[in-house]
Amino acid sequence: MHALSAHLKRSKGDFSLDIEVDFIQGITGIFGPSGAGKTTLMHLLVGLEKPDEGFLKIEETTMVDTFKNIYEPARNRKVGYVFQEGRLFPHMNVRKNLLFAAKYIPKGKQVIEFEELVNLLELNNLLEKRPKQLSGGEKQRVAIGRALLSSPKLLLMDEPFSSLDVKLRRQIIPYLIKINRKFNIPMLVVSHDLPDLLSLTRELFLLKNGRVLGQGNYLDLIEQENMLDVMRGAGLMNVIQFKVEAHDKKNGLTILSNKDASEEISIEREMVLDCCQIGDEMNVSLRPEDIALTLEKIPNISIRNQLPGTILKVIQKENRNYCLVDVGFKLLISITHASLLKMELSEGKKVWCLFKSMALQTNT
Ligand SMILES: Nc1ncnc2c1ncn2[C@@H]1O[C@H](COP(=O)(O)OP(=O)(O)OP(=O)(O)O)[C@@H](O)[C@H]1O
Repeated sequence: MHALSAHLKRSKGDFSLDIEVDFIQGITGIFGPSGAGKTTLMHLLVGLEKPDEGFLKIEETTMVDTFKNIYEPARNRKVGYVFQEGRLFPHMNVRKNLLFAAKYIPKGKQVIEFEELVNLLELNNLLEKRPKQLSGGEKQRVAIGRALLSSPKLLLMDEPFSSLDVKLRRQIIPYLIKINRKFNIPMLVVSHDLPDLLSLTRELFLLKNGRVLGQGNYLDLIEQENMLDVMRGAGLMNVIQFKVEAHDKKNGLTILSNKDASEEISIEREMVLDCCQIGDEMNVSLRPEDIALTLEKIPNISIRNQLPGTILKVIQKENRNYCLVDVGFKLLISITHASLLKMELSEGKKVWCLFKSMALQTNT
């Protein structure tokens, strides 16, 4: 069953949006430059703006069809929406804000328990406070909690991490993944921050000028130059899922594995000390600039991680060049034009990808 299927058109001044969206489940990121139409799309889906033309179905129920004169208002759509700026009711305390949407859900139909949510989002000490007494990040956590407590069929989030600090992002991102898996609530998440978005999902819609430029897995999208251009300004990043295999206490390392990679990867233990036990899955970021390419494995070097791979694609962009290398999973590597020429790098060539343990950042 499709969580969402829509084809919507809307013009505002010089801007026109014409977007087809279709997705079944999971978490999908919406990424695009400022003015691409991300917020407009969210507003059309949730019912805050009306399309000039088009249709919208949520779980096969038609919510909008301009040809049949159907227009269900926001309250009938069962779409949870987390606004960019939170938008809590100022006259209610946090507890009442959280429970506001939940009170319309019949007893026993509540998907997420109040107590569980409050604990996970660390809202215990905030329950009696009014929104004006909260920081931006606290407001956003309450807004996420409130949207989830309305037991939505679909959850939309517009820049949900923009005012959260790194610690809270690391806490909330795995929680959203857990909610998505446990309760099967499909999520559409708008974010300017590509590494954050990629920690949550690798499935993206790329928007530009009110149109869908591409849809699919991040690593497939960056192979296409026009899409790489859109994403480049936001900080390209490798986000890789690993399993914690062992803690090598003697050497202060944690050993990670990726089921598709040929080699195990070691990571400095200090960085993962609190969050990971053996068997845990974790997302790790690695900047394309922090990976070096060589033509042979190098013994006696302090760089601990050396993965053999094959160049899938060489992408040349003005003064920046990238190689996409298959090491079992795909790695994007930034390289100078001089090295590209000197090493005669081209598609199909065998290389080694080198990166220090310290270059790996744990996201979740
Ligand atoms: N009321 C309006 N009248 C005319 N144009 C508008 C109106 N509201 C928005 N726009 C234009 O519509 C376009 C899309 O805006 P939208 O807010 O959807 O973009 P966005 O991708 O969410 O941008 P950002 O990342 O900056 O939030 C922009 O070019 C904006 O200037």
